[in-house]
This record gives sequence, C-alpha cells and structure tokens, in this order.
Amino acid sequence: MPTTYLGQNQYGKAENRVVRITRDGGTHHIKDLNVSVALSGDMDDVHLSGSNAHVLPTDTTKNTVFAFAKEHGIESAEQFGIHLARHFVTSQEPIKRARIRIEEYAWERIATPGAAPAADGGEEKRHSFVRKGQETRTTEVTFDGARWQVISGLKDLVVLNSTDSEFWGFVKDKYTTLQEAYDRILATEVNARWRFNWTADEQPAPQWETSYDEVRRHLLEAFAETYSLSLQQSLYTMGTRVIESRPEVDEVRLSLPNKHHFLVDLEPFGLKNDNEVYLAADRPYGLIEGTVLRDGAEPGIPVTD
Ligand SMILES: O=c1[nH]c(=O)c2[nH]c(=O)[nH]c2[nH]1
Repeated sequence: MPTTYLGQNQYGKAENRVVRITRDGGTHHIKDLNVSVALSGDMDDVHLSGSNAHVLPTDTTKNTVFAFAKEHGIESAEQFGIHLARHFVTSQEPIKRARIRIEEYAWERIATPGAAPAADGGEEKRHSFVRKGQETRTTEVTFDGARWQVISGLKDLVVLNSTDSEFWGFVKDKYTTLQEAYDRILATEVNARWRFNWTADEQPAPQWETSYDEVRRHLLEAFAETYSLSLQQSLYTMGTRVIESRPEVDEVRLSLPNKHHFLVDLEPFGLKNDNEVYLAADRPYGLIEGTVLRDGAEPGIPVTD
C-alpha cells in the first residue's frame, strides 16, 4: 500500500537575469528583467519513477527566455510573460500550466551635457543609465576638540553604459579564458567616499547639500562620458572629475563592483546576438577599488572595504 501521494508540483528556471538593449542609432533603450519560469502538468512519472520523458529541462526554459528576448524583443514585462507562457503550454503536450514571474528594474538616462557628439551624424550619444531608486547617502564626522574630519559618500548608485567600453590587451596566463572585448556593457554600483578639506571652525564650512548633489552629478557624468578601456580607468576619471570640480574635496575613494553582463550565445538557436541580449550575472564580480587625491594631499580616508 502506498503511504504517500504527490501533491502540487512545479518546476522551471528561476531568476533569469536578462538585459535587452535596443539600439536606435546612438540612442539605446534598456529592458532589465528577472524572469522566473514555473511549469506544471503531467509530471507524475518524473516524481514517482524518475522517467524524464515529459520533462522539458529547466535549462531549456532558461534558453527560451534569452532567445525570446532576441526574437520577440521585450516590449513590456506583461507582453514578454504572455509570449513565454503561451509557448510552454502550447508547444509541450504534458505542460498544462506555465507561471512566469517577472521583476523589472527601472533605469533612467544620465544627462551628459559635456558629452562629445557621436561620430555618426553629430547626434548626441545616449547610452548611459542610472538605476531608478534612491542611493544611500553617508557621512562620518570626527572631532578631536581642535580639528574636524568630514568624510561623506554614497552607496548603491547603480549605473550602466551600453557601449563605449572595451577590455583587451590584458595579461594572459594558462588559466586565462576571458575573450578580449571591443564593445561591452560596463555596469557598476558606485560606492564612494570623499573627504572634505574643511578642518577648522575658523574656515568657512562647505555647503553640504550643494556639495553632495554636485559630487553625485560629477560622478555620474564622468562615468557616462568616459570611453572606458577598463573600469579602473573609469574609476580614476570619476575621482579626478570630482577633485577638479569641487575645491572643497581633496580625496575620493571608490569601490566599484564590475557588474558583469555576458553576451548570450544564441547561435545554437539560429539567432545572431548583435550586442542585444545579455545575462546580468550577480556573482562572482570583479571589485575595482582605488583612491584619487588632490596633488599634495595626504590620504585620510581609511581603507575599510
Ligand atoms: O574593467 C575591467 N577591469 C579588470 O581588471 C577586469 N578583469 C576582468 O576579468 N574583466 C575586467 N574588466
């Protein structure tokens, strides 16, 4: 006599992080989704006897998400989910129900007033984005009775350039498999701290609110306007832009995780991926950190992370 029976069950690949870039000349558009597929239907056998005859692999459901991003585009999360759900239920007899859950991450453009016009037709380049949602502003104030030290900052400011980033000419040893990249996505989460040169009550204090807004703006603009050969180069440009634009700041420390976006190989499905569909990987990630100082300034920001 059986002592158990199978209740509700479902399966599929969860959290497919798909990024679709659409190019309209120098203006790029981005759709950034987290897509989870759950299929159910005539799945008794795989649970009870181990026969996979009705099982469309979860790996295939993942591939379908990326292939559909290329084939059908991502007009909206709803339209994309409808396409996928219909496909699974109508193409596989044993699958009776498909549930597609999608989270969408919203991005807005970084305005780049100083950006050079694009070579093609003098049109302004528009391929730089900042993730919607407020970053966290930080400050650390220290006083020893005579001297002040103020280190302010921000964290979790996520930015992305969908072109104008290359990475090549690096060291190759027997463990190197990374291909050289001549047009890649560059994305990072800006974690920055900057030290004010205001140290004594006799000196006029900086305009803290204006200073924050301006440092943030310079970080964003420098990221967006830099044609980057490495995230290290972008880091130095961002720090330098702040120091050169803000006389009240003598030192900037940046910690920039390289949020890798891997071009998905769609060749097996007969599709050409012309820098359109990416897998946004969350880990492991490169972590690029460094301090930029005004000439003559001594480092004062502790290296804590
Ligand atoms: O901008 C980059 N800097 C690196 O040091 C590095 N290393 C790597 O694998 N990719 C990248 N990208």
